[in-house]
Amino acid sequence: MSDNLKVAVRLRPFNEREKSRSSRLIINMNGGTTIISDPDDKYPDKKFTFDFSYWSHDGYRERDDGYLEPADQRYADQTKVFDDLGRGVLENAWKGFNCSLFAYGQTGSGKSYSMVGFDSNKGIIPITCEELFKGIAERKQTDEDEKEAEYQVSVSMLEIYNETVKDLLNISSFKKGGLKVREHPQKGFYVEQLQVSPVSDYAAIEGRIAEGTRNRTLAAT
Ligand SMILES: Nc1ncnc2c1ncn2[C@@H]1O[C@H](COP(=O)(O)OP(=O)(O)OP(=O)(O)O)[C@@H](O)[C@H]1O
Repeated sequence: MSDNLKVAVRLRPFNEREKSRSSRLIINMNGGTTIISDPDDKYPDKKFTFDFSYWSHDGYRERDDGYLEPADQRYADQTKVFDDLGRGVLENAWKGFNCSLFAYGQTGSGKSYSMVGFDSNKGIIPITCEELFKGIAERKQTDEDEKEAEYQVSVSMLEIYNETVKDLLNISSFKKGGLKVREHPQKGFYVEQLQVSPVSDYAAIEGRIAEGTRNRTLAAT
């Protein structure tokens, strides 16, 4: 497993369309390996190994006593995904590295579910933000050198869709055909005129994510 780059796949449950068509599950997972079977059983299985293969196809089931337990022992919930992927990103950020985490997949494959989550079922981004502010508070309390340190946290939120970059925190950017991606000799790639909003706690980040998510609906229209 590389320290610099980690790649994971996550298998989501069937959606209503797949259920209504009695779709057959052709994915299996074993450790970090994802196994794809030929639905016509003509070709041998194909195996792909990643740093993590997350089985989230079956959710939780309710026991007789009302306790929710994973329907499959392999079931990977949001906390497991954060512990494996988000925590390392945050630790590296504390060490001063530039870090990036991105989700890739076709529409409806579960990118938002894993990255943002829904309500109290928090994905990697909200958990990381919470941990970030907890980390700042802890460092200010425990480390003598850090007591006087100043921390600045800011948020930007953008969408790249059909090769157009839209600033989700600035709807006026939608009209101009998107923002420009430039390269700075020292800082690397950046998005010109992207809004950078300072935030002082997790609630402020949540507010900005909610605003960006609402604007995203506008961006789609
Ligand atoms: N790991 C998971 N466990 C349970 N449900 C999931 C999981 N991943 C995705 N889903 C469900 O699948 C549906 C599609 O997921 P989601 O909206 O995250 O997809 P997406 O890739 O972000 O789609 P789009 O590109 O269209 O925005 C949602 O109803 C979501 O709740």
